[in-house]
Amino acid sequence: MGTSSVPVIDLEDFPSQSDKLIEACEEWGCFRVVNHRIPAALMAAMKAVVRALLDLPPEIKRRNAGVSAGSGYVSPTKVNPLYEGLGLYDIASTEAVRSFCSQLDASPHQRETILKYSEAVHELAMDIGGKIAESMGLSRDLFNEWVCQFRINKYSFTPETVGLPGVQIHTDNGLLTILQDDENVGGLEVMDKTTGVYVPVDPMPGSFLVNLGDLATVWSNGRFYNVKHRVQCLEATVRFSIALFMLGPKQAAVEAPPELVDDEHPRLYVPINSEEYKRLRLSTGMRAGEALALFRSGSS
Ligand SMILES: O=C(O)CCC(=O)C(=O)O
Ligand SMILES: [Fe+2]
Repeated sequence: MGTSSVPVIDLEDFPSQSDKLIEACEEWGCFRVVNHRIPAALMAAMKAVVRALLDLPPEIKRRNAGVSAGSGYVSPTKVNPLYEGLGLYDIASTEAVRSFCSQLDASPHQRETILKYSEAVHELAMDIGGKIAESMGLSRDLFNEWVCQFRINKYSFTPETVGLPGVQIHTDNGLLTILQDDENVGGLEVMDKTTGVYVPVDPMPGSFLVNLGDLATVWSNGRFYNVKHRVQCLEATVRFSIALFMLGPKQAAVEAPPELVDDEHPRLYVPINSEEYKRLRLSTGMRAGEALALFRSGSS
């Protein structure tokens, strides 16, 4: 197996890379992006802020209350004892970002970094969503109003935990996830669609990883692959990652646009409300795409 061959998409080379992008969505359910215009200095500054926030005492981290399922502080649990995360529901809301900063007593410098980064990564999400839509022959602003949740993750790996899972096998529930994975510490693995084998996604400093979630399969009428992935502890080092989850439209349900449905490609899924879908996954424990089967068209 060795090094993974997750496709790399150059965001400055469009529309030339449109076919490569769609093929990555269909065959891998994930890809790396380069030339994304987020400065390396901002990525590094954000990483330092993430480390500082997740190193805060538990009683402060607990002030990061969630407004929707799983959007606030997640402490280590029996199932995932090595993992914890902080987050906020709507990264496009400056007010939500400011309140996140206040909950955690962020310094003026940390606030500035978080505000800049959240703006930049939201813009990147819109750019990537737009490029996917355009590459399918659709309008590039289809996803403009979609809610993006933000989460920062810490994995407290020790010598005793090498070989154990940091996060169990799952798919992401939304349309797509943009991940600044740890540039030094590996451990993320994605399932190869054809072999079912988990392949390491080696760090690639300066890039972001994009994963497609369950609602990408729904939106694309079954064309896109909701990639299963996990994080393994490979070494006794703390690992950090920063994620934006593009969840779904604020009000409307997620469904395949009419252009992706015809006689040869009948509609595979009924419209799905993304918040309900997320809650269903959490309450049933169906975290690896199994819940999609409940929404097949024609089944009841
Ligand atoms: O930390 C990572 O690299 C991946 C995290 C992840 O898969 C998730 O938060 O859904
Ligand atoms: Fe994930």
